[in-house]
This record gives sequence, C-alpha cells and structure tokens, in this order.
Amino acid sequence: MFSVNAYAAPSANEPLVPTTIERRDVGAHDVLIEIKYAGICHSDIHTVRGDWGPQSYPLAPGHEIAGIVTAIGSEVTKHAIGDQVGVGCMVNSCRECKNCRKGEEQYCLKGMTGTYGAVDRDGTITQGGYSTHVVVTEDFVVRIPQGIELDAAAPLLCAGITTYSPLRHWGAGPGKKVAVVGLGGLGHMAVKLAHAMGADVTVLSQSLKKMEDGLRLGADQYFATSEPATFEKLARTFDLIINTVSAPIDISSYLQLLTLDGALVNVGAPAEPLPVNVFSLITGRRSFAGSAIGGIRETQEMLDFCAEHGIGAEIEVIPADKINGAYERVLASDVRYRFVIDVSTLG
Ligand SMILES: NC(=O)c1ccc[n+]([C@@H]2O[C@H](COP(=O)([O-])OP(=O)(O)OC[C@H]3O[C@@H](n4cnc5c(N)ncnc54)[C@H](O)[C@@H]3O)[C@@H](O)[C@H]2O)c1
Ligand SMILES: [Zn+2]
Repeated sequence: MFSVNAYAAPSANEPLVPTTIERRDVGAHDVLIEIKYAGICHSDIHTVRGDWGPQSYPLAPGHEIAGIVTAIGSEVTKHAIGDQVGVGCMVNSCRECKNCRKGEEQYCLKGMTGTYGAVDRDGTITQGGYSTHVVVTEDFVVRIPQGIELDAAAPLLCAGITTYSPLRHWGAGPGKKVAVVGLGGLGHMAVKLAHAMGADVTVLSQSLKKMEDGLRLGADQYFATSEPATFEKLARTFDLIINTVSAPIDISSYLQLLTLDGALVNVGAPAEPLPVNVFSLITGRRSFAGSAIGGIRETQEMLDFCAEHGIGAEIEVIPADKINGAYERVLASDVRYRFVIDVSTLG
C-alpha cells in the first residue's frame, strides 16, 4: 500500500478537504495511473451528499479519470508505460455472469465495482479520481486516442459513455429525431454525439439562456420547456428523448413528445421516483426506459468515435481548491459544461 494526495468528503454535509488515501500495490494485472485530470460529475455530488443512500467516509469521488500509465504489473498486456488512458465509473465486475460476458459489465449480476465508495474485491472501499494516482486492473482501463486532449477527454469517461450508449442502443442516426433534455455535463455530450451520429437534434432546456451554445454544439433546434407552447408544438415529434436532468421532471408531458414507438430514456438519476401517467405510454406504444453508463468495450468504441469526429467535452479546468465552489455552481446549473480538476494542483 502507498499513500497519495486526494480531495475527499469527511461526511455528507461537510466540504471536501485535502487529505491522503491509500492505494494498493500494483498487482500482476494492475496498471498504475498518474491522474492528470478528473471531471466533476453530478453523480459525485449525489453520492457524497448521501442522495442515493449512506456512504462510507472519508470519500474521494471522481469517475472521469484521465492520466498516464506510470507502472504496469508483470502480466499486463493491454497498456504500456507512457500510454494515455482513462478510467470511468467502474473498476471491476465479476466477469463471469451473462451480462459481463456480453460486455455489459455495468449490469454485472453480482454488481459492478464502482470507482469510488464500493467494496473492492480485497474488502477495501474504493476511492475515486480526485487524487494523484490510482491502481486499476488492466481490463477496466481504456485507451485515450491521440488527438483528444486529456482534460477534454476526462468527461467522456462518464458523461460521454452515458449518453453514447443509449444513443447507439436506440439507434440514433440519420433520419432520427433526437431530443436532449437538460444541457449540463451529460446533455452537452448527448448533443455533440447525436449530431455526430447524423441525427436531427433538439435541445429541451428550462430557458433559452444557453441556446447559442446548444446550436454551436450541434443542435438543430432549441426550445424552452418553461414555455407551455413548446409541448404543443412538439407533440409526437421525437423518436428518442434522452433525459439528463438531475432533478425530477414531469415525465408524462415529455412522453407526449414521442412519436409512435418512440422511447424516452432516463439517464438523469434523481433519488425521487418519477411518476408516469400510463396514457402517455399507451397512446403511442411508447417506452420509458433507463440506461447506466456503458460497458468497457463500448467505452473504448466511444473514445475512438470521439477521436474520429474531433469530439471532446466543453470544460472549465479548475484547481483542487475550487472543487467545493464548483459543486455549488453545478447545483445552481452554472456550468458550461463540465468542471475538470487539474490534478497537479493536489500536490
Ligand atoms: N445513468 C447513468 O449512468 C448516469 C451517469 C452519469 C450521471 N448520471 C446522472 O445524470 C444526471 C445529470 O448529470 P450531469 O453531470 O450532467 O449534471 P449537470 O448538473 O451537469 O446537468 C444537469 C442538467 O439538468 C438541468 N436541471 C436541473 N434541475 C432541473 C429541473 N428541475 N428542470 C429542468 N432541468 C433541470 C440543469 O440545468 C443541467 O443542465 C445526474 O442525476 C447524474 O447523477 C447518470
Ligand atoms: Zn458520472
């Protein structure tokens, strides 16, 4: 074991503070990563504040990790010292169940091992990317292609894959009308990715404040959901709606915007239930679905797709001592469009 500098929450209701955490020694199948950048996902905030249930503290969040390999175990074949790599929301899974065998490790029947706050195979609690180094088994480390800057790549490891996976699964592409609800970290990636896949993209945001950005990111249309006329105008329009909002919204009124057989996929993860009026499903054979991140193979595919299409996240790089302020800004919807921690400022 060795200690590394980190930023961690001491409890659910205290700000994050500089500290040290323990990392395991590099095992035969492990990769040691010197973390360069770590994105701030809204899930980090939900988790440390206990929105999704009690946690073990101190907790260093961070599951949008980009860095450089600085050591490898004796059996490692997939990565070499000096490689640019990333780690997302999981660092292991059982690898044997039918979902793992399909490459859908995020749906591991024994539960994936989350990058932070999860019980690791050795019984320790995992700690995330707001830290200078991490040790991860090579199969859960992905390659960041040349051509994507590491800082703009970090958010792809969660915001990127979480939107890429449902866009692919529900067939976003030419001739398909896709709406993205919420233009935050996930939402702005959904717009870029759906546009690059060739879909016709509409942003549904609370107001028109970010309209110029939305159109620049690749949206074809932009509407304010605070405007009731929006729901009349867009009734029965979309093949696919990706809801990225971190708070409860009125799902039934969004379902009305789907065309026959359309699907509304929730990636936003508010703790509260989202009630649905079944008539909004029945009257168009519509589906209301959910999706969690993506498998490791698909995460690599997403990174390669981003490199090919010149896609990175729109970021605001911050030093570690601005993490708590950034949390408040995310909660106030004041983020364009992802905060990324410059890990060199952790000392
Ligand atoms: N399914 C998954 O695998 C997965 C992965 C990552 C994040 N998430 C979840 O997705 C959600 C979004 O994450 P993010 O990092 O993009 O957050 P974010 O804060 O960057 O974006 C959330 C967006 O929702 C908007 N919003 C907030 N409250 C709203 C309201 N009441 N009505 C309408 N819009 C509202 C905000 O303006 C913002 O544009 C979070 O709940 C997060 O935990 C899920
Ligand atoms: Zn995330």
